[in-house]
Amino acid sequence: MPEQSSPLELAEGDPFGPHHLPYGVFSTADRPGERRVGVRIGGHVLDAGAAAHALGSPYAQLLAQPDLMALFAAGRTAWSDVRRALTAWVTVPAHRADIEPLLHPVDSVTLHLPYRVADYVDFYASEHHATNVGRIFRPDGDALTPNWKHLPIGYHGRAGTVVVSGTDVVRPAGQRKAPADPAPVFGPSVKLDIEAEVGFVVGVGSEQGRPVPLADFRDHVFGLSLLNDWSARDIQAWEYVPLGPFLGKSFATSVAAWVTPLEALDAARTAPPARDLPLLPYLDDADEEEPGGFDLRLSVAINGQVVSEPPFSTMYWTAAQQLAQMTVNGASLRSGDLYGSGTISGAEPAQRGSLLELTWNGRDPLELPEGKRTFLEDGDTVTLAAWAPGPDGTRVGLGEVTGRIVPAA
Ligand SMILES: O=C(O)/C=C/C(=O)CC(=O)CC(=O)O
Ligand SMILES: [Ca+2]
Ligand SMILES: [Mg+2]
Repeated sequence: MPEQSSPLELAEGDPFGPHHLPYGVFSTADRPGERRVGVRIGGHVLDAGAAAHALGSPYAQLLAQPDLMALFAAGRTAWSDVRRALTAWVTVPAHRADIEPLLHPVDSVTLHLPYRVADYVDFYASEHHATNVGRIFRPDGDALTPNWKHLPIGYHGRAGTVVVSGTDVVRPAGQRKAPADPAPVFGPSVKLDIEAEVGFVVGVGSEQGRPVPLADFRDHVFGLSLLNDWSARDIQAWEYVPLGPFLGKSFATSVAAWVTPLEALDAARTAPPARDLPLLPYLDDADEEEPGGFDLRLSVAINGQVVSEPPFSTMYWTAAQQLAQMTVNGASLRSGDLYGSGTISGAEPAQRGSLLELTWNGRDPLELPEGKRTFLEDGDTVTLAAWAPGPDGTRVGLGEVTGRIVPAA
């Protein structure tokens, strides 16, 4: 009889190999009400709490949980220790007999939002995106606002409407008024869009009154996942003056089910673009030990057709600068805070991270197999994917974030 191959023997180049080990929360059909912490390895999810128990690990307390909050709060040293233990559990042959029964095929489980989103903030950190949007929304002014290269611009979003990948998105309704219209009208958005982003998740909070310096980024941020900041451009364009995005973006934000720990992305760290203007000391990262950028290569697909490939390495502002900005006034962080990078657009047209830019506000429709697209139609499914260089020539494949548009309520 041929030997049964182990689910732990992965094909070379598997983006979910032992160099990655992202965290999520899952349930199984036989115990549907029971949420458990899972770690993705290849095409399987390891029940991490059960594995810790089976192996008599001191981390059972952190992992036998319904979400990632306990692990988040445990802090950076624990994050490294747990990761080291997990690496051993999925690679040391002596553990196989204990581990294999605790693996579930990823397609057989339900994945849940893996943490309680505390606050949600979204930034505006791509120079190419901000320039394009400025040209479209404010054709008579400068594309970039005077503050843009002095501070990472952001706004507070709605934490309670962050949903896990795979959740349907109901088309929002609201007011819209084009400049030439005599009066606003109410109805389902006719300019429903995506924004390809990366979301950073805070593990350890901070004390109110104490800003978090650039160098403390890794003490607070646990990891990242892909994020789609769904945006209704018609609602947004009418409502946003002078306080910024509100109902045009608060109806849903989708995040991937898998959180990639920062440590899995050490080989992807890269310098951000050269800074054009001197920065105030709290944002000046010229002398930071670690480069602030991440070499993540995204793709945006509509109904399976790739329409764009945004490069995260082109982001002007880094996640560490955004964290410093968010706290420089003394605002505190909490476990589970989520902040979006801002839409990722590269210099090339085929690298733009929104339909607003890809179609230039509907002027230049995309040609899809099912017909022309300006903005999203009911039934469309959008999927963001990404990979990054890992250690020793490997690839880290971020968990996808996907969502389907369903008709307005
Ligand atoms: O410049 C504007 O008026 C609007 C900008 C956006 O819609 C972008 C936004 O949400 C921030 C981002 O994702 O970069
Ligand atoms: Ca956004
Ligand atoms: Mg949103």
